[in-house]
Amino acid sequence: MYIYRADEIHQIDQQALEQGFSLFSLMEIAGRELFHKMKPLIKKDDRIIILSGRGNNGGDGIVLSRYLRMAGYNVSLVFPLGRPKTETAKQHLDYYFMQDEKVDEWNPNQVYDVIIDCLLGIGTTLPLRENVKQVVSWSNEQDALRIAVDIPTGVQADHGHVPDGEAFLADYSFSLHGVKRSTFLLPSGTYFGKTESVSVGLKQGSDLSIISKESVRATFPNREVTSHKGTFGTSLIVAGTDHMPGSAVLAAIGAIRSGTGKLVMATTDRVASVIASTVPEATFLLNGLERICQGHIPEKIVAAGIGPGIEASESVKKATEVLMESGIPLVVDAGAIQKRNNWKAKGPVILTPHPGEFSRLTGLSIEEIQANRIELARHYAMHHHVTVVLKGKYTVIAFPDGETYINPTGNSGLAKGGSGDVLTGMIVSMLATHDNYRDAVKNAVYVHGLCANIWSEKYSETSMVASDFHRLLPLALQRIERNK
Ligand SMILES: NC(=O)C1=CN([C@@H]2O[C@H](COP(=O)(O)OP(=O)(O)OC[C@H]3O[C@@H](n4cnc5c(N)ncnc54)[C@H](OP(=O)(O)O)[C@@H]3O)[C@@H](O)[C@H]2O)[C@@H](O)CC1
Ligand SMILES: Nc1ncnc2c1ncn2[C@@H]1O[C@H](COP(=O)(O)OP(=O)(O)O)[C@@H](O)[C@H]1O
Ligand SMILES: [K+]
Repeated sequence: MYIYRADEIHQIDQQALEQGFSLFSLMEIAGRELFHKMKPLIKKDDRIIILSGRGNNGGDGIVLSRYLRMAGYNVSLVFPLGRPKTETAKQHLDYYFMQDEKVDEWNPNQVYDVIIDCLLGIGTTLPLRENVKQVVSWSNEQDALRIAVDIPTGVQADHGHVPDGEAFLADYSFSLHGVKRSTFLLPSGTYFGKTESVSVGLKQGSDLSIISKESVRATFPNREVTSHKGTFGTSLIVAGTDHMPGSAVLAAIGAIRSGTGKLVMATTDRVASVIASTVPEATFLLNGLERICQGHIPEKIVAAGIGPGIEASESVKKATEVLMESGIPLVVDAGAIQKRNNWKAKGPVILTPHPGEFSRLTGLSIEEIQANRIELARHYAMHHHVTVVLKGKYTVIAFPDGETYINPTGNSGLAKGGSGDVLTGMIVSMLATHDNYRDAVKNAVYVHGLCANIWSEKYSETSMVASDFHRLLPLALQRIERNK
């Protein structure tokens, strides 16, 4: 599924117009499709209000009102900001009257069961004017089902910023042509409720999309009957210090359960003995960090990771450089994520910052990052020729050429120390088993979140811990591989 910017939608509309498709027809299709999408959510005797603005978002509301009224729903169409200004919305209002439909006066003292927000769409500039703010805050105070058309009023299409938190708090949003970026940004994303896209019959395509289960299935490697441990490569992970052995254990769990043929953990003696008790399949490069700094990389390594459970230091920086020089695809996480002028490497470098670490890398505040994380991750990836996995709800994966994906899986069960360590292990392991590093990164992030979704089918998200991945990964991977 594609994700759009406002300017892409304008271009698509313009192109349709040039090819003979009128805006009047597009708005007609939009209103009719919205009607079909909303039907399962509303009842004939619900008191429904459609709040229509003066632009084309308001125009969608006019068409929607006509379809609902024709089908016998109890609908009031109101224009709390004044009558339509755009040509297309005006034409639809004329047509509406020709069908003998009526509009109502805006009266905030009336009570409604369903409020449909067609005040502002992708033409929004922020902050909201006072008259809009009043209608939005009235809407949010009502005990009613709230449905937004295209985007909730008070958020913009491309940015996550919501000045003073004043936006329509939707239970459902129906986005025309496709979902917009702000659905996946913060705090805007918290105003959308359950979001679905509504096709208006125009061609789809964008450089930003959501990872789909089908694409993960299609790119997941087959395990041939004749395969042996060498087929699936040897992975190396530099992780763990005596006071943070758990991170290394969790990275090892993520790696060993994600398909790598062999796993070498570069760590300390003490951490090695802790890992061995949970992941007996692992082998070790003892005094790992020091040995890698000296250029000692074990033979046959096809994928590597560095960072879980180690703190930033000169030797971590040095070891990261040695690995970048080796040409082996490298995941750089946690303590190894340090600000640097360049990430020049002979192979792919995948950085996996959470917003705090990305803030350290870029000097931007976490708030700024969350409101614009898609564009910022993409910019960093393109500028530094690296892959950025910017973690959190709706993890962003940006590749060096600008191709960008949003991950739809995962839940708050992952909001626990250690789940990022597991992810690092999983990415390294999948780099070892996949031919294409991009597929490996996307698939690992998707499956990581899927594990949390599977957990929450039976158990509370509160109780999930990172070591549960040991038993969740077999279930998640079965769902991916089942149809192979
Ligand atoms: N292909 C598709 O997807 C299709 C999309 N379609 C629909 O078109 C919508 C885009 O329509 P649009 O361009 O007319 O803009 P829209 O969002 O209605 O806003 C403009 C109005 O808002 C006002 N306004 C702005 N900011 C404000 C503020 N802070 N505070 C107060 N007022 C503010 C602005 O006022 P002005 O500044 O001009 O005085 C103007 O009146 C899109 O979201 C979708 O619903 C379909 O109809 C067809 C197919
Ligand atoms: N609310 C959430 N929804 C989806 N994924 C989440 C959520 N909270 C955390 N995650 C995921 O959990 C992982 C946490 O990683 P990180 O913050 O590095 O943890 P740690 O360093 O403690 O291992 C990331 O993959 C992140 O995307
Ligand atoms: K709206």
